[in-house]
Amino acid sequence: MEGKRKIRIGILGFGTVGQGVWKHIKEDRAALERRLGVKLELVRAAVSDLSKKRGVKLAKSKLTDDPYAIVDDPKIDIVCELIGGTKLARKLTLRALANGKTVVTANKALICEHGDELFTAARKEGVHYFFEASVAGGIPIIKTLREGLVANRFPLIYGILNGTSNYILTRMEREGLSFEEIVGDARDLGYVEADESLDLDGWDAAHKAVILAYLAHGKWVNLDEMLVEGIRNITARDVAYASELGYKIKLLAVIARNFNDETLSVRLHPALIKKGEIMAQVDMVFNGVSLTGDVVGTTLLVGRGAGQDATASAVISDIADAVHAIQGAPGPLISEEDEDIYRQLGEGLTLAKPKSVESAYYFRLRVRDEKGVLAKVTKAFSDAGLSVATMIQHEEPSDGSAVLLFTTHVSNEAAAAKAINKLEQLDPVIEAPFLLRIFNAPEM
Ligand SMILES: NC(=O)C1=CN([C@@H]2O[C@H](COP(=O)(O)OP(=O)(O)OC[C@H]3O[C@@H](n4cnc5c(N)ncnc54)[C@H](O)[C@@H]3O)[C@@H](O)[C@H]2O)C=CC1
Ligand SMILES: N[C@@H](CC=O)C(=O)O
Ligand code: NA
Repeated sequence: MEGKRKIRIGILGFGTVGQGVWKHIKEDRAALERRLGVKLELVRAAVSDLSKKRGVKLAKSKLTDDPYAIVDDPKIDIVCELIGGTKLARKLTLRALANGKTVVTANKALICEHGDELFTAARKEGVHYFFEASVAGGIPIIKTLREGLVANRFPLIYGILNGTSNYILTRMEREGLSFEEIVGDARDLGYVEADESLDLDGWDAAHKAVILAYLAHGKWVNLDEMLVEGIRNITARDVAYASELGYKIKLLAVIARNFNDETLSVRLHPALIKKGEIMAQVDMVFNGVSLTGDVVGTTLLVGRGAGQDATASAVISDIADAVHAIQGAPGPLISEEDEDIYRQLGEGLTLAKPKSVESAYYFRLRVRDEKGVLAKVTKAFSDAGLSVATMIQHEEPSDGSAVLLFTTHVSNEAAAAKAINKLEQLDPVIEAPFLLRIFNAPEM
């Protein structure tokens, strides 16, 4: 290693991911240095509380509670932003880029909200901004999309992009528990965001869908133009009912482009998916992304979507790319700085209105088990323009009510909303009607 260049790394935020990156670079340093042809120095990590006990032991001199001591340190080459959030993280990232540093991040919320500004800043400063860990944790999805599948245009990308939700849904299915009973375990395993609503209400996976949509289609989609629903309202009984109908419930991101009318639909919601589909077998903290390209056909990637080690793997892969870039190698084949390429991908593309999005549906209703109720309910469906495919009734002898489960043929969001509106006005319906979409995966 004599005479090899030294690359100095600073870490902002020393929580689950920050400590994982530190630990694995320390443990695997010799192999990494051999592969990259440089020496790696972990300079320091910025923390918010110097006195806090941590799983990873390091000298006091390696910690600072001033993150600017890292982004302004002229000796540091690579800054890993692992603080999370969008305010301070944005400021520190802009400052690090302005100081000529290469920045690596796992922060999907930041890229979703400020990606355009941050990519422009990296372009202006002539440096790179890497973000592999921001989508699907340890799965190399960003590299796959930008490099491995560069020959393709993508009519459909869909998948499971939130480890926490998938872990919860899997345990609900296997153990019949509610999400409240499981979320604490997900937190202990390091999967859950500091703000858990990002995971439970779908926003985290929506951030990731927005990033994939940009990389595949060159268009930044605003969250308020998207259908975003999390797993909070799903009960263990819905999971069991879905199973009875031959489905599993998964929180799915769907990015669909129609190349005929040039519309793009980006949405995030729980969906019933046939048990036999490979995506339905993606359980626990695993994520899965299915990419249908016009040249390659369908490619499916599965791997750990959250947790310390899987996420550290993605961050270290970006650090490796950053080392190459610092040494003068060109960046990714299509990098975040290639503004023209992304602009061209998105030219003439408009967003599909959420109401026009098509799907089949699952409805759960609780009704008073009385004469004529079925006729009223089926009339409400047909008045809304929905055609019923299957119906199952579960009696509740304790209170004389019944749970009715319906699946419908393919319709659209406008009709489904109309049906909910009509159903909740029916006198025998005694609980807010509940709907889930059914996702029919295309043949591979
Ligand atoms: N945990 C996971 O499985 C994954 C996390 N991510 C992302 O990685 C980032 C970090 O996540 P985690 O490590 O899980 O979060 P975390 O909450 O465990 O760690 C963040 C750390 O940053 C520290 N911090 C906050 N403000 C600070 C400041 N002003 N100065 C210094 N330190 C400060 C916090 O004290 C905390 O220790 C987030 O953007 C998250 O979305 C991405 C993929 C997976
Ligand atoms: N909270 C996120 C962490 C990884 O992005 C998740 O559960 O997927
Ligand atoms: Na990834």
